[in-house]
Amino acid sequence: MNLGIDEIKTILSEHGLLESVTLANSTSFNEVTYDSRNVKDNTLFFCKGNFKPEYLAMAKKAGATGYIAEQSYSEGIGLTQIIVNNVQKAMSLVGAAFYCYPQNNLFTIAYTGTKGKTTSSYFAKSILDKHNNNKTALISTIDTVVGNEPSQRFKSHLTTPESLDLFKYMRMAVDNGMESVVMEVSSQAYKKLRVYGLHFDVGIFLNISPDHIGPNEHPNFEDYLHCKEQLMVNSTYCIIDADTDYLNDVYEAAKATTDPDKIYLFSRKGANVDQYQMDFVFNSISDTVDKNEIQLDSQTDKATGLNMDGQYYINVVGDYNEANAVSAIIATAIDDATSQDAKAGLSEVVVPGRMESYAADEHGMVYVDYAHNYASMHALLSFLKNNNKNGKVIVVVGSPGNKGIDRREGFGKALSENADIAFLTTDDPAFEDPKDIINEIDSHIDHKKVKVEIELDRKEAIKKAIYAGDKNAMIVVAGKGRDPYQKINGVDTPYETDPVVVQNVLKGIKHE
Ligand SMILES: CC(=O)N[C@H]1[C@@H](OP(=O)(O)OP(=O)(O)OC[C@H]2O[C@@H](n3ccc(=O)[nH]c3=O)[C@H](O)[C@@H]2O)O[C@H](CO)[C@@H](O)[C@@H]1O[C@H](C)C(=O)N[C@@H](C)C(=O)N[C@H](CCC(=O)O)C(=O)O
Ligand SMILES: Nc1ncnc2c1ncn2[C@@H]1O[C@H](COP(=O)(O)OP(=O)(O)OP(=O)(O)O)[C@@H](O)[C@H]1O
Repeated sequence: MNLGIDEIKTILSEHGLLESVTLANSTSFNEVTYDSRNVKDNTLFFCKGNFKPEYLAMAKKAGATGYIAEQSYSEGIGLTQIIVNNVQKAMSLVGAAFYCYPQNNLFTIAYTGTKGKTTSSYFAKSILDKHNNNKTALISTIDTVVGNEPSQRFKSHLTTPESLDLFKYMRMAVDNGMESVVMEVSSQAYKKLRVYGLHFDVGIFLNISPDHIGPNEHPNFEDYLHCKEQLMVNSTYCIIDADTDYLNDVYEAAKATTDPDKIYLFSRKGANVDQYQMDFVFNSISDTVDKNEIQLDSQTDKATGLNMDGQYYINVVGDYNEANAVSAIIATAIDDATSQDAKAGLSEVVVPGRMESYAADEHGMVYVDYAHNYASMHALLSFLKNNNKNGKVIVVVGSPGNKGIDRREGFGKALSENADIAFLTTDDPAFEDPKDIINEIDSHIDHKKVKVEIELDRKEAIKKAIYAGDKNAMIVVAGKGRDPYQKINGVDTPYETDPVVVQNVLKGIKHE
């Protein structure tokens, strides 16, 4: 890969970003990075975020020959200097050019929503893999998949990567023969301009509820909604779950840049969405803890044209996963997947850490799930309670420190609505005392409805919760899915993962 200064100047000028250029020896670059620790010979270095000038000195020493920044630095003397008025925008545009616009060789499907992005992305990949013979890349909170070799699948650091990483992964995907990519676009990705200038083939809006509002994320709900809506503005086809709050705003955002013929609305049958014509409606054939199956019916000519009507068995239970599945069926149909592909993909899909179930025999069923705010916890617990009115709902839950503070009240509310016993424990306490977090959750629980036990050690809490269950119990281990660590005082402290802890407890029970 190589990018010359003339092309960089043209791109930045065209977008009104270029302030000045001071040329030094290097007029074309073999690498781009925003991290001095990754600099190689002849690298173009971006100074962004909580940047410190010593990083530029380190970059120069390691072989950087140029830098892009919003101001000049004495540490950069001797390097080609490109000054811009917005380095995040510049990074995304230059990154796309450096990696030769890989998005043009991929069918791009992008998800946003407060809940269901990861699950739906796995659903869509599973369907497309049937359609294109495993040529679907994935950029998700859990894993990034850029090919089919083991080394081409790795853990993700962010839900949506920095723009330079994103274009690099897309390039790798194209070079590895991938034909489509399914990715999650967080509201932070728009806020931090990680997808600036990127246009998606299909953008899907699942839902929105208050979350990610705080000093390090969004200043208020309006900003959160605005950022999420940007996916609708930047997609050729838009798919909207019409059961979302703020449907009107979301639809208007989609319509601002998309012909209504390319906007698909869907909802559960009977949902209160009267003012809009649905393109698809679905209803549950079965939504028990053992079986999840839906019927999907088109309502408009454009929907009928996709040929996706029929029954679909979904391998992941939870009634909220029905809407996730429908979104994936429509999105992949636009990429020419057939209803056979969708039936096969959805019947086999597994999503790590989402509704993983383990039979604990005389102690009931254990579910490990990533639910970690009011909306997801409410959806999960009400689904379980409705399915087994006689069984006790026992929940192991904590809440992270230094972020998502309103989740604590949300958990208290969701537990009061549907739980019988709560084991309050440690999540990712960050720099807070986990006991304080627990006390805050506890203060929002209605103790007349829920019996509360406090156990700071997460593994112990899981064990106690399982032992507290009888054969009809539904034990939920919430909030961390398959996270392999707990963030404690700034350190990612290794943790076996909730599924492993559960399985170890169950092994212990069998050997008793
Ligand atoms: C607020 C935000 O977007 N922060 C992200 C941002 O931070 P930053 O640009 O300030 O980077 P930094 O790590 O402080 O370092 C400053 C710069 O110095 C560089 N550096 C640093 C050290 C060094 O030795 N040399 C060097 O050059 C760094 O590479 C960086 O370019 O860029 C970093 C990577 O370049 C990200 O790790 C970081 O994400 C933070 C940690 C984060 O976790 N953000 C969360 C809120 C987030 O984005 N979450 C959403 C999901 C939300 C949802 O669930 O919906 C996501 O998309 O993941
Ligand atoms: N459509 C939905 N509506 C409400 N809750 C959902 C929905 N889909 C999934 N959930 C719940 O939310 C949890 C997280 O799901 P998922 O990881 O798919 O969402 P996400 O949008 O990627 O979340 P995050 O941004 O927090 O990583 C699930 O474990 C489940 O409990």
